[in-house]
Amino acid sequence: MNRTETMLDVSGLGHRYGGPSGHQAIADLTFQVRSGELACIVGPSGCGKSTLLRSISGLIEPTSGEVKLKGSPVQGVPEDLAVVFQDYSRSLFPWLSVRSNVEFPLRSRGIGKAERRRRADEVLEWVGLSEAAKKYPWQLSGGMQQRVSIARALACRPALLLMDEPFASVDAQTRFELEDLLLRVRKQYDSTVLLVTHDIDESIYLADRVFVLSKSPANIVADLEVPLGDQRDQITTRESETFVHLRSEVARLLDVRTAAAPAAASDVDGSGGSTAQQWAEAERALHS
Ligand SMILES: Nc1ncnc2c1ncn2[C@@H]1O[C@H](COP(=O)(O)OP(=O)(O)OP(=O)(O)O)[C@@H](O)[C@H]1O
Repeated sequence: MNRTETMLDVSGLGHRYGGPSGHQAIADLTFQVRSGELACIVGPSGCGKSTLLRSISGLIEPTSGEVKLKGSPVQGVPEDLAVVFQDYSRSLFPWLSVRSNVEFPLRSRGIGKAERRRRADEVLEWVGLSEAAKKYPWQLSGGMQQRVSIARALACRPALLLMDEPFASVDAQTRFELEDLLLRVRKQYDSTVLLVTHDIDESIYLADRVFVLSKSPANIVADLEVPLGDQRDQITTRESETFVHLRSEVARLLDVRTAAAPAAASDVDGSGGSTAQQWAEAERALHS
């Protein structure tokens, strides 16, 4: 894969719900994601993150601007794009086995039975669910169900994998496991991933690049490279100087742009004030 190639090109993207006098959810968003890159989008609640992903995936038509995938304009849902949503319980079919759930989108892509089975078994092995292939989603834990959703998306070998708060509905321990799983499988499949999250730490832990959004109507207030390398682990990476520095930087950006916190207001020397205080304010703004 050519890592300098642009996989996703978002240019001047805007979306207004409900016609010309309706609600402007996102405005004039411009950014690119390169092939093989894992980019995270972090922004305050209600700023338009899901609207952005829906526009990129062709589920809704933007009211301004353009999205290109591999150089071609997105019109309708592209075949080589897959989406993983937060709510795994609503995205898996309860009447189909785990393996059939994974095979399901491959049918509509005209892939034959033997290849469907081969791909399903391969991705289920990668997400550690070979033993659960014949079970039904409702027989699995939440974390396991989300692994099935990830496996189903990967089985399509998408040019771009979009993930909308994929780990927000599982407990903290499972979240860490799923984050590490994502890092492993994206390396295995050399996937290009755009992931939306509320969680500043998660965005830095996972990403090659973090886009920080403003409050609604969202636009990009920062595009940060994450120089943490390929070998990351939940303890030492999160303790590293680079990680801690980036976390403060993102928190500060969200604080200044969204929370109008006292620390930011008195930040006359540009030092950012108390990091702990800003961190808390930014977290509050994100989850409010
Ligand atoms: N179908 C819709 N019709 C009208 N307004 C909508 C619709 N969907 C979302 N909105 C509004 O657009 C804005 C952005 O919503 P969106 O769901 O994209 O934000 P978000 O950043 O993903 O939110 P959250 O962080 O809470 O998941 C919000 O003000 C929301 O109320």
